[in-house]
Amino acid sequence: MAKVLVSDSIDPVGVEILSQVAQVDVKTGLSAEEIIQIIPEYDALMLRSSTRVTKEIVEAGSKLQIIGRAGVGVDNIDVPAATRQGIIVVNSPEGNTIAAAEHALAMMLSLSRHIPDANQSVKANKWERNRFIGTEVYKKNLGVVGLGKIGSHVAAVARSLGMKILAYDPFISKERADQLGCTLVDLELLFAESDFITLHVPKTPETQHLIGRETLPKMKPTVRIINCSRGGIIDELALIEALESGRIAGAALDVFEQEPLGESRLRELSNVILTPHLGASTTEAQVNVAIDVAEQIRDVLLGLPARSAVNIPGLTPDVMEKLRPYLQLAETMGNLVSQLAGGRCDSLNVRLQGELATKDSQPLVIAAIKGLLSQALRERVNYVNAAIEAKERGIRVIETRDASTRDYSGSIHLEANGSMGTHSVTGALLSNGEIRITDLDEFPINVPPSNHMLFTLHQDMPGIIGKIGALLGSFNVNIASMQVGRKIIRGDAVMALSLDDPLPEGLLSEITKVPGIRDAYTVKL
Ligand SMILES: NC(=O)C1=CN([C@@H]2O[C@H](COP(=O)(O)OP(=O)(O)OC[C@H]3O[C@@H](n4cnc5c(N)ncnc54)[C@H](O)[C@@H]3O)[C@@H](O)[C@H]2O)C=CC1
Ligand SMILES: O=C(O)C(=O)COP(=O)(O)O
Repeated sequence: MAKVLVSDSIDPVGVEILSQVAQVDVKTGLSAEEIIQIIPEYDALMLRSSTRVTKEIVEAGSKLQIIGRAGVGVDNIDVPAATRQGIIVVNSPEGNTIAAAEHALAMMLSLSRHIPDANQSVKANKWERNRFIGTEVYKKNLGVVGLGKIGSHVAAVARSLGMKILAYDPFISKERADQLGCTLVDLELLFAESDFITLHVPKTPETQHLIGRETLPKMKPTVRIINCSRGGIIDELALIEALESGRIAGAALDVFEQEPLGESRLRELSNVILTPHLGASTTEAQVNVAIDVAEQIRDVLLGLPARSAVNIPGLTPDVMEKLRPYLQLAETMGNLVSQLAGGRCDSLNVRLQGELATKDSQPLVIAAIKGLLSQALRERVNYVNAAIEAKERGIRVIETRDASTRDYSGSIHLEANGSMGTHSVTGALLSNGEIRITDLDEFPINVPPSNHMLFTLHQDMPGIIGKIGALLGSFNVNIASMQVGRKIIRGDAVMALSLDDPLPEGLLSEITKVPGIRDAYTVKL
């Protein structure tokens, strides 16, 4: 039975789902060393933001198939290391959107009306009505940095509070911002004009210290900053100095450069509100993310695709359903063309033809690469690491799409250049789903792939087919099917044979000695 390690606290419903297919061990609060020690036993790892999945953990996880983040941000996981190891990383892109957005809004209103301090004051038996004069958010400018799922929900609610929304997001179109009732601006203008600034970007090298020593002086002295995205997007030391000097009016922080927050001057500042990374901590969000991620782990352990993988291209169940037979075709052809080209390929051209010439069919390119590398890497290559392995081996992959249809509604053409020159194959599916190789080195043929195959390039002339048949017969090799393709009579031709038995040692060189045979290749699929 598969084993899953759950290393952060998740809603019990997640454990229930995982238990359908695996032994589940919930062990929270482990150190990196402790995880490294036990991770070799596990097929899957499920976590939230407290566990840091380092390269060392990933590399120790020799059986790991999937790492599931019960939340959005995967910045605590070394995703490139997981990709290289062929481990799928999944998250729950929408499960906690509302929770995080509502937390940011709660932080904004708490800041503007001093709710936490006023609460403490009353509980300390005081009645300080003049100390807690607030500001209204109505008609104020809210700068939203990152207009994705959380940012847009914050914007929608803030608009209904009567706020004007300035948004900065270089990956969002003006049309989308208009739809959301936001004015798309550059960061300079957002900093200069906002009364409140709320951050909703992922942690990336570009967003690191987006707010810091250089940007804080560009803001209004009355600005209040809310960070419910990630620690490190704000330079904490620069923020503390700006708050201490009164350069800005306040800040509300849910996330920190170091978590849990250690010793920090932030705790002493009266114009700061702090929460311990609670953005996703609602009952509803925790149920959502636990179900979403546990289901994906369960599916992957059952050999099914994951719907929200962050390191494989769009293999959602509906795309998978449509492409499934073609994935097998692309992989078989990749394997075939790599053997024809003699391994050590430096380029692979993938042409998706007819109904496959769409954006959705990107996984077919990955499948072709996986097939191409399967001789060299065997089961080590999978849909997750195929592209990166090809890149690291210096294989140039060129994709083209041609929507015109030929004899089949959809077909795949591969051309590889390797140590035995450039070779190409085209393949398609019959209406019953059977694979056919329809073209070999531009010669039309029609053969099903089989475990053992023999291909020849020869001169089209009487008797040659008989000679090859007799030679195979004399070595007790049974022919399952055979096809000859030629362009002109008595010109060059190809022969493709599916064999029931492997070609015995020495037979290939006998075949190449037959007069008229220019070249012969065996292929094992
Ligand atoms: N405090 C908490 O508990 C939670 C924190 N989060 C954090 O919130 C972040 C945002 O979450 P979602 O809205 O769901 O993600 P999302 O992917 O829907 O939105 C992120 C937006 O940021 C934009 N973006 C990326 N790089 C940018 C840059 N350099 N400058 C400006 N915009 C940029 C993207 O175009 C995208 O629109 C997550 O990455 C996560 O780190 C998410 C959930 C809970
Ligand atoms: O989903 C996210 O990105 C979060 O930051 C939530 O973190 P958590 O799962 O509550 O530790």
